[in-house]
Amino acid sequence: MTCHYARRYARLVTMSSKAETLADVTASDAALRRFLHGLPGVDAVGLEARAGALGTRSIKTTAKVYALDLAISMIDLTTLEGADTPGKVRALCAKGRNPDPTDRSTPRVAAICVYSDLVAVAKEALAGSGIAVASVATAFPAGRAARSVKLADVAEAVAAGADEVDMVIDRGAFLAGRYLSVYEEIVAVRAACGDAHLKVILENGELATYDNIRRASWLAMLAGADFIKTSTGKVGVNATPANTLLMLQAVRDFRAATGRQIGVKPAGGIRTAKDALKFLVLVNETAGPDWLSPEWFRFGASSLLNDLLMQRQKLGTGRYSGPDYVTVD
Ligand SMILES: O=C[C@H](O)COP(=O)(O)O
Repeated sequence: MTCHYARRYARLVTMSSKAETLADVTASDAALRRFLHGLPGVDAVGLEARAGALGTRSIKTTAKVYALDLAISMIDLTTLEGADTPGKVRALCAKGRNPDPTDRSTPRVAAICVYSDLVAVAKEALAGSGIAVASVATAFPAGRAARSVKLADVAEAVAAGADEVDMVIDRGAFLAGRYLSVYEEIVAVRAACGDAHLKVILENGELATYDNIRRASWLAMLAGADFIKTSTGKVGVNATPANTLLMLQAVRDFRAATGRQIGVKPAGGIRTAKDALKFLVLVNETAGPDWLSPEWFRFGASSLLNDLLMQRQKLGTGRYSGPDYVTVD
C-alpha cells in the first residue's frame, strides 16, 4: 500500500462524518480523479500468479458437497438473449426453484436474471419461492443510450417487480476520465432502484487495465452499489479469476475503510463446477468467509448449473450421470 493510498484510506476510516468524507472525495471530477488515481497500482504479474495459485487448491469430499451446494445457491440463473420468450423464462424459473427433481435436498438458485420486459413473467413464476428476480437495465449490454432512457429502463424493471437491478457503467465516459458523470449516473440509478438491490457491471473486458478495474470498483462502491459485477457476458473477456480477485480485494478494503460490505458477482463464461469452486476459494482467501453466502457473492451464469448438478449427483451415486440426466439450461 503506497503512503498516499494509506493516508486516504486512513482518512476514510477516521473522518468523523463518513458522509462528509464521501462528499469530499466525490465533489468534482478532479476530486474523484485524485482519489481514484491515488489508489495503488496493480501488480499484474503478482495478481495473476496469486489467482493461479489459489486456483490449484483442491476441495475434497465433505467440503466439496458443501461447496457445490453453496455454488448452486449463489447462481443468478440467467437468460439474456434476443430470442428469449415467456416460455423460456418460465422453464428457467422452474429449474431455478427445483434444480434436480430427483433430489429435493438440492438448494434453489439465488435469482433468475432476465431483461426488463420479462420481469413480470419471472416474478409470477417465482412467487413464494424466495428466489429473487434480477433484471439487467440501463441499455444493457452496451449502455449506449441517453440517461433518461436508462432510468426509464430501470423504472420499468422495478415497477414490474425486479428485486435486483444489474446496470452497466458508461465505459466510454469512464475511459475518457469523466468519472463524475459515471458516478452521477450510478447515483441516479441507485435512486431509481428504490428498495431493489443494485449490481453495477464494470465490464472489465472493456476497461483495458487492471488499474482501471480497481478504480471502477471504487467508483461504483462510492456511488452506492450493493454489488460490483465483472461483466455482461457479451464481450470477449468476461469474469476471470484475476479480475474477480481484484474486485474481492476492493470490497474487502472498502469495508475496512467505510464499514459497508459490498457483494461481488463474476459473470460470463463460468460454465464448470471446477471453475466455480476456484472462485469460492478466491472469495474465502481474499475477501474472507463473510462473503461466502448468496447475500454477498453470486455467479452470473446461463449454463453453470448443470455441471454443478452433475458433480453433485456423482458425489451422491459414485457415477457421473452425464448431461441426459439434467434438464437443458
Ligand atoms: O450475467 C450473466 C451473463 O450474461 C451470463 O453469461 P454466460 O452466458 O457466459 O454464463
